[in-house]
Amino acid sequence: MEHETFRSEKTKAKKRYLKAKKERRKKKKGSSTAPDAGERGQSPAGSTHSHPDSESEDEQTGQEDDENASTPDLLMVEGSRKELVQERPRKRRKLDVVVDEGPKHPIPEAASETKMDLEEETPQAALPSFPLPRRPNAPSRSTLALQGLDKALIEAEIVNPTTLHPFASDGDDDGGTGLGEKARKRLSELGITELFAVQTAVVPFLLSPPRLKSLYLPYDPPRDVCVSAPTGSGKTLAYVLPIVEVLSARIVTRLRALIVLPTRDLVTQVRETFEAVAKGRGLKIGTATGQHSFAHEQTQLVAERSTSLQGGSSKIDILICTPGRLIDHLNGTPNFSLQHLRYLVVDEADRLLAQSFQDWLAQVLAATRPPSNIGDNSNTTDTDTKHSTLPRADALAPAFVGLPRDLPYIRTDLDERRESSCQKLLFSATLTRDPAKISALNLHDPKYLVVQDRERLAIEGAESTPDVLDLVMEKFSMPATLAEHMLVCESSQKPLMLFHLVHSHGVTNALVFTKSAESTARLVRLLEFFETARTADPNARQESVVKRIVASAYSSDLSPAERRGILEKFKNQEIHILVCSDLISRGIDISHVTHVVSYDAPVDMRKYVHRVGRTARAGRAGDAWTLVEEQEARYFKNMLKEGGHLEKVKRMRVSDKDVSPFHAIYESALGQLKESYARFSN
Ligand SMILES: Nc1ncnc2c1ncn2[C@@H]1O[C@H](COP(=O)(O)OP(=O)(O)OP(=O)(O)O)[C@@H](O)[C@H]1O
Repeated sequence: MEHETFRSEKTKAKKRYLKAKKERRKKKKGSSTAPDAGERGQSPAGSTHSHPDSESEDEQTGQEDDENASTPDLLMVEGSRKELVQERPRKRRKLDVVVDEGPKHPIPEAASETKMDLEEETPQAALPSFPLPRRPNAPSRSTLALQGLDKALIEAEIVNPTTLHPFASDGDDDGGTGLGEKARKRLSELGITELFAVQTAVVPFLLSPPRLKSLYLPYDPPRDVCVSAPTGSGKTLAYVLPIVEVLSARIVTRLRALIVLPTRDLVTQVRETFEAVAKGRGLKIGTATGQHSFAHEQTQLVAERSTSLQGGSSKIDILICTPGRLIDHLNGTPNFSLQHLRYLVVDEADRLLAQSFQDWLAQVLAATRPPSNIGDNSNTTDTDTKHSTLPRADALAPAFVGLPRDLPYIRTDLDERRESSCQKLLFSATLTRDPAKISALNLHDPKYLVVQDRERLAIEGAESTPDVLDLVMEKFSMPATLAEHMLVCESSQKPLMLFHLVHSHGVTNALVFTKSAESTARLVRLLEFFETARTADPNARQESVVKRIVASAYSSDLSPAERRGILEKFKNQEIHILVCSDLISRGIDISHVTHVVSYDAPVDMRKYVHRVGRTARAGRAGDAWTLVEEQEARYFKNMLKEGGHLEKVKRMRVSDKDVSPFHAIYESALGQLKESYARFSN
C-alpha cells in the first residue's frame, strides 16, 4: 500500500512536472513565433537555413530543461528517461551545426546522433598538435662556398687595385719596399718608378723582416703566399723583384729559384723580365721547355754529371720551365737537385694545378724536402753505403745534412727539426679555391693576398659577406680599364660581324680567339680573301686610301722560331690581327693589344677572364668583344651572371644596314674559300 501511495504520488509529481514543462514550452514557443519570427528564420547572411536557427532556440531551452530536470531525473521512471534521451540528440545536433563550422555537407541525422552519443560517452581529450617536421632553409650559395675552406683563405688580405707606391731610385730609403738601391736604380732605368698594387703587397711581404733575405731558413721556414690579382696587374714583377733581391746576395751558384709556367711562350716572356731586372746582379738564369734537345739542356743546367754529388750541382741560380721538362730533368739529369730551393713559383697556378702530368707537383715538392730518415743510419741500404763513400764536393742544404754515416747516430733533445727553406709562391688572375688542389701543395702557414675592388663589393651590396667571398665564389676581378661588349648573331653572320668590327669600329692591333687551330686557319684565309676583294673593289678605292688589314695565324702548329717572328711582326704592327686559339690566352703580355675578339665564345669564365685580359694591361684602356651565336646566348649570359659579371658586358646591336656594305665582298671571299678547300681536298 505504502508502495502504491508512493507510486501514485510519484506519478502525480511527474505529471505536475511534465505539465509545467509543457506550459513552459508553450510559453517559449509563443514568444519565438512572435511577429518577427519569420525574419529571424533567416540567417544574418541571408542563409535560408531556418531550421538550425529555430533549433538554436530549442537547444537553449533544452539545456535549461535539463538543468531544471536534473534532480527529478535521478528519480525518473523509464518514460521520462526516454524523453530526456530524445532531448539530448537535439542539443548535440545543434552543437554540431553551431560549434563546428567546418563541415561543408550537413551530417546525416542518424549519423550525427551516433556521433553525439559516442562523444558523450567518451569525451575526447584534445590531442596536442605536433608541429610537422620542417625542412631547414637551404643554405645560401655563399655560405656553402665558405664551408671547409682553409682559414687562411677566409682571412685573406684584400688589396685595393688602385694602390700605387712610388719609390726613390737612389739613396738608402727604400720607401718600405724592402728593395735595395741597386734594384730600385735598375727599375727606374726600365721606366718603373712606382710599384703596382699587387707588388706593394707581395714585395715587402717577401723581403721583410730582414731574416727573410737569408738563403736558408731551416729552423724558421717562411710562410707560403697565394696571390690573386687581375690580368695585367703586374704579378710577374711581384715575384721577380724579391727573388732577384734575395738571390743577388749568394756567393755560390745553386739552383735556388724555380719558376713553373704552363707554356713555352710564357717561359720566354718571364725569362726576359728576369734578365731585365737582374741585369748586373751576377745571377745565372736558365730555361727548360723542351725547345732544345735534352742533352743540350742538361749541359746548360748542371756543371758536374760524371760523379754523384749529394748537394747537387748547378750552373744556374734561377730556372724557368714547363712542368713536363722539369720532371724529365728531375728523373734523368744527374746532380739536378732542388734541395737548395729558396723559392718555388707556380705562375698561372690554377692551370698548372689542374695538370696532373706525371704527378709533377708531388715529385717537385718531395725533391725540395729532406728525406724523413736523415741522420738515421739504421736503415742504411747498399745504395746509401755506396753514396756515403762518394765525394761530397758540393755542399748539402742545411735541412739535408745528417751526421756522418760511419758514426752511430744518437738523437738528443737538442736536435731541432729542420725544414726546407723553400717558399712556395702561387699566382693567378683566377686562383683556385679548390681545397683538394690547395692541400696538395702542402702550404706552410699560407698568406693570401687578393687584389680586388672593395667598392665593387659595396655596390653589389655584399658588405655583409666576407670580402674574400668573390674569390671563394670564383667571381674574378677584371682590370678597371677594360670595356666589354657582346654581339649576339646567327652563326653564319659571324664573319660579317668581324668585318664590321674591323672596318667600322677600328678593331685592329687585335687578338682574335677561335675554338681550335683549324678554325684559326680557316678564319685567316677568309680574312685574306676578304681583304683582297675589298682592296680591289673600285667603290672602296674611291672612298679612301685603302689600307689592307693583315691577319696572321698564331698556333701550336708553328715552330718556336716562326711564333717568335710572328709576335715580333705583330708588336711592330706589320700584322694587325693575330688569330689564335687559347694557346696564348694566358699570361702573354703584348702592350699594344687594344682589342680582343672572342670569335668563338669562351666555354668558361676562367677562359673569358684570361682572353679579355690580353688587353687593358698595366692601366691602359682596352676593349673586348665576344661574338655569341644565338643558341649560345643563354649559356653565355648565365656564365657571366654566375661570375657576377653580366652587367659589365654591354650588348651591342648590329643591324643589317651596318653590315650591308660588306655583303658582296663577303660572298665573293666565301666563294674563294670554298674553292680553295675543294682544290685542297681533291
Ligand atoms: N710597377 C710597374 N710599373 C709599370 N709597368 C709595370 C709595373 N709592373 C708591371 N708592369 C707592366 O705591366 C704589364 C703586365 O704585367 P704582367 O705581365 O706581370 O701582368 P700579370 O698580372 O702577370 O698578367 P696575367 O695575369 O695576364 O699574366 C707588363 O707589361 C709589365 O711590364
